[in-house]
Amino acid sequence: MEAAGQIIGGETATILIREKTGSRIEIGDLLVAEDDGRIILQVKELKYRSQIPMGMHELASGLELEGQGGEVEFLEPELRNYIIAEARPILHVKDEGPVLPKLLPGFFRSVRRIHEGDLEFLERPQRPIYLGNVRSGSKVLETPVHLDAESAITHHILIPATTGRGKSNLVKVMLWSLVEMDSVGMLVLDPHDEYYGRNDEGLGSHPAAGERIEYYSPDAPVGGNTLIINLKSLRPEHFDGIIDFSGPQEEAIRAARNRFGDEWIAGIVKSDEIMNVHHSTLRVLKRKFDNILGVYMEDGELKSRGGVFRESGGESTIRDIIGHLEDGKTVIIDTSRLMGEAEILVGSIIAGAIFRRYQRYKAENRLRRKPVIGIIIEEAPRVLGKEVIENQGHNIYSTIAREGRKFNIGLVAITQLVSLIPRTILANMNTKIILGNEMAQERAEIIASASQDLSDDNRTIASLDKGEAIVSSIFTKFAVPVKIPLFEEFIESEKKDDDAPPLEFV
Ligand SMILES: Nc1ncnc2c1ncn2[C@@H]1O[C@H](COP(=O)(O)OP(=O)(O)OP(=O)(O)O)[C@@H](O)[C@H]1O
Repeated sequence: MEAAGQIIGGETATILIREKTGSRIEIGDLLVAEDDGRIILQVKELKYRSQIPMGMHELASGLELEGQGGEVEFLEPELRNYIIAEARPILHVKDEGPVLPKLLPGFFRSVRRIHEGDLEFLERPQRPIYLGNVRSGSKVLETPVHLDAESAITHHILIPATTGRGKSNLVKVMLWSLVEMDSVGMLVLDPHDEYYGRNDEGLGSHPAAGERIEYYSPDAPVGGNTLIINLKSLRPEHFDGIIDFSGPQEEAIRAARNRFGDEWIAGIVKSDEIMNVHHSTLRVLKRKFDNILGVYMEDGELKSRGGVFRESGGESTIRDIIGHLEDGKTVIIDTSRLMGEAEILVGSIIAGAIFRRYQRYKAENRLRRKPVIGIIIEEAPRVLGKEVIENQGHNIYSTIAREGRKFNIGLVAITQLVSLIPRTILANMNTKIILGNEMAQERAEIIASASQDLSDDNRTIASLDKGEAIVSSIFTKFAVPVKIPLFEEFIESEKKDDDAPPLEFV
């Protein structure tokens, strides 16, 4: 095996690399030094030099003077162009398995590029979520990267990424593995109606979609479920931490609840007055329900803008969705036509119901037989943001982030702005799939809350290209660089080879 370079010193590992056409080293490249097992190094910095530095010149000159110049290898002409790379040991692979590295490779050890077999310890877990293949710089290995679905989901997953770096693509690739797993139920709130793929390739193309995916949309295609939620399914506590009601408004809601029971929202929207409720409070509540739920009065009738929240129909929607999740299915809800708050509310009703149910199962010792539940939430600071939690108190999502693990419920939270989420919640998100991010402050937050030391990966994260990611997780021994496949190409290759990846990248 041809050596790529040689350790020449440094606090990290300074490597001298001969620059030859076709053998370029780049930041992020994975290298291996054989030393008491294999030490896997990752290139963090490159310093290109076109000449041998003075020290070596002097040494070489000195040796020449002594008459030994002919034996000094680094005087060869092709060695004039070389690169010094700073690399960091990221893993030490011993016979017993991989451990965190506690030593640097010895001086003058040769270093080679990583090859497939070097990472064979990255086992395929029992319930694998496929993320992509290991990446060395921008080169892609055939070694696949998986997370164990149940552990990763119940310990929460965070996907920090700025727009256009491939987060929707990643979520689709992840869900593809999850669709078939009946030990995992996934709730996907889809504000852009992009996951099912009603118009292009999406999860609807999965061979098991018919039995394992339930797609809800206000205008569902044939075979889909129409998203109608009966107003009677909504309880005041569903609004907790999501909509800010004033003291008098809360009292008015209590009064309406006493008077109309389950039909409290319809009662408020339809009534001209309610005992003990001030006119102006009633008016503001009506306006809020119109803004959030799209329900209003016209010609003496309660109308529904968008048709999702209605007075009649949709009585069993929430119950059905919970049932699907408990069957380990993937439920995709097209919330593209709901106001932001209404989308969160729909998720909150479902998440709250499943959370209470799973609490009961745990108390009855039946939880182990139930599938794990994952909830995918986009723009997570809407519900997990510091400001939201401080001003409006905890909501069901922040409760799940803190306590969900006990009840086998986890979040897959997607955000452009990690800095808006409290550190305590970030610390609970034990897997982070970090995509490219050009905002320095956001990178600092991501690095501060990662499961591995990424302190010198700042520039690497800034320069991650579309579909390139770093997986930092308590379930991986090191922060694994991965290339997520393009979904369309991925499902093509899945169709060709039903068994599993590896994929071919171009
Ligand atoms: N893994 C990948 N490999 C190659 N190209 C990719 C990959 N993922 C995404 N892309 C490209 O980047 C584009 C944007 O991807 P995607 O929509 O997933 O990004 P996003 O982060 O969700 O963006 P937005 O925030 O706008 O929704 C895609 O149209 C695709 O062409």
